[in-house]
Amino acid sequence: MSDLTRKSCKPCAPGTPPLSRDQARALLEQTPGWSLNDTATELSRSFKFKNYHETMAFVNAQAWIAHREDHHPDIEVGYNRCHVRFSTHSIGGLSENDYICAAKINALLGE
Ligand SMILES: C[C@H](O)[C@H](O)[C@H]1CNC2=NC(N)=NC(=O)C2=N1
Repeated sequence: MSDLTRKSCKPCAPGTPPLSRDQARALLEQTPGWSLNDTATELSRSFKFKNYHETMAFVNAQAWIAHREDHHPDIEVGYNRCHVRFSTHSIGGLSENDYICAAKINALLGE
């Protein structure tokens, strides 16, 4: 389990730059299964489940993490899948907060 799971999201100070592509790539090592988009401004992962009940239980667990961390993903939900995307809106790119939440979501699955 990533050490990121022991951290908590902190608001980005005004003027904080988004993570560089290299910083974003380096942090990916602590969030297995997650990918960057082409511009390294978004972190995403798809998850598959047996059925709607399992999918929604996972989505609701993510909502709890988002509430606790005050950092919120965009989630697309299907019958047996969800696609989760993180970026830090306030800085127009990625921050450590996105990786902290991704690591906590992985931990829900024991990863
Ligand atoms: C005031 C509040 O903390 C902010 O609006 C938070 C809420 N959740 C957020 N979620 C994400 N993903 N990015 C943000 O910049 C963000 N900002």
